[in-house]
Amino acid sequence: MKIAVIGAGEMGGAFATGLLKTDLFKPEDITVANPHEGKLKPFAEQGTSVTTDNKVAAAVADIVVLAVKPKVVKGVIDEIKEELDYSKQTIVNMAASIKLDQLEAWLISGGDVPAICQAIPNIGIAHRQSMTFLSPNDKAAASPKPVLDIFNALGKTMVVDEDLLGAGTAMAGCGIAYVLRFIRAASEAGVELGFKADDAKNIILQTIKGAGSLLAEGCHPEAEIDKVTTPGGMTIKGLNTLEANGFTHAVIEGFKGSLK
Ligand SMILES: NC(=O)C1=CN([C@@H]2O[C@H](COP(=O)(O)OP(=O)(O)OC[C@H]3O[C@@H](n4cnc5c(N)ncnc54)[C@H](OP(=O)(O)O)[C@@H]3O)[C@@H](O)[C@H]2O)C=CC1
Ligand SMILES: O=C(O)[C@@H]1CCC=N1
Repeated sequence: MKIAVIGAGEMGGAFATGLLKTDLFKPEDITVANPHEGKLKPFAEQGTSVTTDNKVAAAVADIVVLAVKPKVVKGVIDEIKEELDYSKQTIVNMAASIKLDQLEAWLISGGDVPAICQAIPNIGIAHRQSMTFLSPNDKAAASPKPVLDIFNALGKTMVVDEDLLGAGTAMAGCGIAYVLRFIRAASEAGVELGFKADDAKNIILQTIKGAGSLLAEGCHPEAEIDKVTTPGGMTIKGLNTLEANGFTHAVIEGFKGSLK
């Protein structure tokens, strides 16, 4: 099995980096394509095939992953379409906000469309810790295993109706940035409270790991919060100060804001 990643930017690069950490593909069976060679160098150094020619990348792969900006997707499809073999190739689109109908309309050839799967990961994919949402078209849904195997090896995967893909993008694709902003803000608080910046970040990171491990065991967040809030103690004062400053409202509006 061979895979091509078209676009070696933040997401395509993170995806290729994650792939190289799995045993699903030999490095030489991964082709990374990008117009500027500088972004290809680190992948070439790890033994992947690299090219500045999208057609070369698309022609050799069983799975062709589009990791370019949404406005570039049509141009890339126009460029590679002639090279594709719809009887055996699957197209994976990572560009947010582009519908399956639109992709099928751009890709249709002689009345035939390929297997297409929408895939919205987050940048945790570089460390095989993505939360990825998948929405296949009918043809891809008929044989989903190859795409599922890839994303399951790169974190957790949820197959959703396309209607929910935008919400999934907000929750995890964008959400990882919101979590990182929380960590940054909490670290700044730690500095004000007297810790060095790096120590403050590591304290919060370990605290988040602890919270995550409680939830992974099936605990409910609010039940765990109740265990921390000593009556008349420090935690409830901090929580109430957060809420007086609009914490829950800001979080909810922030996640919803991605879709505005
Ligand atoms: N960043 C993220 O966390 C996520 C991004 N996505 C989606 O992934 C897609 C890419 O985003 P992101 O990686 O952040 O963007 P970047 O701008 O970082 O990456 C886009 C890459 O595409 C390359 N490129 C531009 N034109 C072409 C072309 N004609 N053929 C091949 N490659 C080309 C660019 O090359 P160069 O810069 O060298 O010109 C660049 O390396 C977007 O559509 C986004 O919606 C989805 C989920 C999460
Ligand atoms: O900001 C964006 O539009 C992309 C999609 C999800 C994460 N980054």
